[in-house]
Amino acid sequence: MSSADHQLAVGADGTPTVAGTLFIDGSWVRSTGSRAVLNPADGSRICDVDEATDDHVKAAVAAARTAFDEGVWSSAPPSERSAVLHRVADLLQADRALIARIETLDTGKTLRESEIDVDDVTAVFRYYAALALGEPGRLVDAGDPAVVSRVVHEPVGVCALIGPWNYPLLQISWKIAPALAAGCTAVLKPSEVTPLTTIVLVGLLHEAGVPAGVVNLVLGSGAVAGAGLVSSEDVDLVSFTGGLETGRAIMRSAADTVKKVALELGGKNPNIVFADADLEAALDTALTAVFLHAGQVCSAGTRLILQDSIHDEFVAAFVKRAGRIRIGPGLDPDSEMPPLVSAQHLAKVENHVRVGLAEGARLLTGGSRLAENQSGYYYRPTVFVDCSGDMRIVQEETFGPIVTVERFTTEEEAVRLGNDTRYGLAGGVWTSDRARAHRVAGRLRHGTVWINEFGPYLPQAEWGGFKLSGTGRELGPSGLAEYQEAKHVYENTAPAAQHWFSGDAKRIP
Ligand SMILES: NC(=O)c1ccc[n+]([C@@H]2O[C@H](COP(=O)([O-])OP(=O)(O)OC[C@H]3O[C@@H](n4cnc5c(N)ncnc54)[C@H](O)[C@@H]3O)[C@@H](O)[C@H]2O)c1
Ligand SMILES: C[N+](C)(C)CC=O
Repeated sequence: MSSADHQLAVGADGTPTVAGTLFIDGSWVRSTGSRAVLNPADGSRICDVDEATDDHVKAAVAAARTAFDEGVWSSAPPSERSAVLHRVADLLQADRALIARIETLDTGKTLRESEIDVDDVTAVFRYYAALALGEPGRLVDAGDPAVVSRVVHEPVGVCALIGPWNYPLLQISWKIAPALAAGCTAVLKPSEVTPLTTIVLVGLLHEAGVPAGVVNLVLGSGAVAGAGLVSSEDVDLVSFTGGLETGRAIMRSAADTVKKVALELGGKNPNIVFADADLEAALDTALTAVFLHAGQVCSAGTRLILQDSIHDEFVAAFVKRAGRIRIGPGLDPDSEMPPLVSAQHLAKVENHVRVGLAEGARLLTGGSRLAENQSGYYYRPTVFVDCSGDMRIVQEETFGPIVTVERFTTEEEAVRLGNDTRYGLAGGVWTSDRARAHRVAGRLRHGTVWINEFGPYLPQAEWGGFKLSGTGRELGPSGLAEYQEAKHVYENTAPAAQHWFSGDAKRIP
């Protein structure tokens, strides 16, 4: 790696070695407690990382609070903050191969996906490096020539940034890059299941010149490390990516201290295919939409919604190709679909498939582990047909390689099915009729709608959910605004007594 400060290095045999892994007030800190990090490809132990106690959480928040209150980062010139973010992007690219390898060891995802994540994150740091240069504020016409009225944006303060296990580096970067651009300080809390690339990232931030106390890292369970951040009076904002139930608990807890809360939660995303679409492209993309990263993607196209006239032919081809997907370890270049992240998650997916069968959905392929005596957590691409909106398998997020197929006749019906979910994260519509594509896109209640595509996201375009998929937005200008407070500065350049309370008052207009 490019810095001796990094706490994580990969030895000649490819195994990461770890020193102290909590980062508080500019120093790596050890804990007496630790947690084993497992490789989803074979269940083996990769390494142990430190587990934060309540005291570590308090110390990390205190460091972030002091750094913010002393202005060590927020009062640095915007050009300096921008340069640091560009340096982070440079360091990410310098260590691209190693970081991608660590992400794959930790999450199981294919190396190609991990490399794409590092590139995305690099672009996000560069995007916010540009936005960090800031704007002078907005002048407001107060209707009085003596008044100078200006709205400026200031950093929110201390941010708790809590991430999930499926895109650990990417999701935490979508938070810390704009938080730093805005001038905030932060405590990072990655998932206890996949903490490794966040440790690396914190090392890079330090190396790039982020001052002590500005970025802190705690590791451990949601119950201790996560909940301690959310309830802290010294934290001004929580940005969370993860499951719906955790998001609800965070919102409830944050209410006590009236923090700002941003939630990026789950999805149950429709992928609607009309008969006039480019069916080869639609089919190929529908496979990626749901089976990429074994379906462990918030925006996975898990609900395939097909027009009647193409249903049977499309399903037959889809099933054939799903059955041919090569399942294997993420580090194997031949693997197209990786394992699930953990034994616990595999059990959850298996249970959901049992629910689908009990509800009467018809299983056409998959529905089982790759092998009964497997050491990793592999599950076959699984296709259910004869599905309807009253089934749990259609409504609840499985977060695995499971697709349900529904059918429609009219455009009206397609829109109704596309919106028949408590979630509202993402959806796709396939048709060669552009007018129809935009009509349907306009009516879908989802934060992202893809037309003749499924999956892309861009640093400069907002990402987030309607309905139970969350509150707030990441990426784009709104992703920066999450970490800012608007302040109105009203200056009277010709002050004069108003005598509001005097008998001979000159009244305020
Ligand atoms: N909308 C998006 O952009 C997006 C992106 C990725 C993942 N997700 C969602 O994330 C979920 C999968 O991630 P997961 O299983 O890691 O989610 P999770 O809710 O189990 O955990 C997420 C994080 O929250 C922490 N946590 C748990 N309980 C907590 C508490 N009481 N207080 C504070 N923190 C707590 C965990 O330790 C972890 O760091 C899926 O639902 C997926 O759709 C959404
Ligand atoms: C936001 N995204 C699509 C990168 C990851 C969702 O799990």
